Amino acid sequence: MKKITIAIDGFSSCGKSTMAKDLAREIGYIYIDSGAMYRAVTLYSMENGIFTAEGIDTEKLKKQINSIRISFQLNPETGRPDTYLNGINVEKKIRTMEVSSRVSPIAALDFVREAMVAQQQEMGKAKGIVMDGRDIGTTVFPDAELKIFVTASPEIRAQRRYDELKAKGEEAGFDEILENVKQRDYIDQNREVSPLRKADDALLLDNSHMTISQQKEWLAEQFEKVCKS
Ligand SMILES: Nc1ncnc2c1ncn2[C@@H]1O[C@H](COP(=O)(O)OP(=O)(O)OP(=O)(O)O)[C@@H](O)[C@H]1O
Ligand SMILES: Nc1ccn([C@@H]2O[C@H](COP(=O)(O)O)[C@@H](O)[C@H]2O)c(=O)n1
Repeated sequence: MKKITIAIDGFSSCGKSTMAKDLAREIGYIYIDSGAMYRAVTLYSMENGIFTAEGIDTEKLKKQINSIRISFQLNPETGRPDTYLNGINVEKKIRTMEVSSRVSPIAALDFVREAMVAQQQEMGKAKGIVMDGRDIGTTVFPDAELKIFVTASPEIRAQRRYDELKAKGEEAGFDEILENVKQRDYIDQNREVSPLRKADDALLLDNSHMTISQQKEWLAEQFEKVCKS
């Protein structure tokens, strides 16, 4: 069967990667979490003195951006890809609240987006890919055959993230998470370059009251429809 490109965009913590990973595994496609790439650049910036008392040292980051290597490798224990930054597994480190609270300003920088989008387009050039993020259907793969835009209320999204962090034994308050979710949505929707928005030809999914298996089933149906058309 001919392989297609699947773009899943939407607000933070609404379940994009959960849906995307499951679908990719079932249909034998590559899965790329584009948010992990922006998180990895943020971690790099935190570890290399790019966040200063005056703010982000953009000139320093600009000089170094092309030497930041991000890759993914399947973790046999979880069955899911882990993120590597310059050869080091940073999957755990990039999911902390510290990174979450700093990632959106880094992702708003034009040269950072340019570098990440180029890498993402390279990863998807043979099709057979499911990529999730904020600008996949609008900028990275505007010709994707299947585009989904996911949303859910901020409170529900914050609760999902809170439950996830708690299960991992990480301490973060619900209010702090809710504030972070709202702040990232605001920055992502209002930045100049590739702001978060639904592509005109994307299907809208509000999964506020759906279970993980219901949304998985819904996505599989959309995939089947596109493949049959
Ligand atoms: N329909 C659902 N009902 C309940 N929990 C869900 C649902 N979908 C996803 N989750 C849970 O919500 C949390 C966030 O999901 P996920 O990481 O897939 O979101 P995301 O949109 O990719 O987030 P981000 O953009 O911030 O990376 C996870 O713990 C996931 O298990
Ligand atoms: N295509 C994308 C993906 C992500 N971002 C930014 O990265 C942040 C973290 O992404 P998560 O998917 O892990 O939440 C997100 O808040 C965006 O600021 C992006 O700009 N474009």
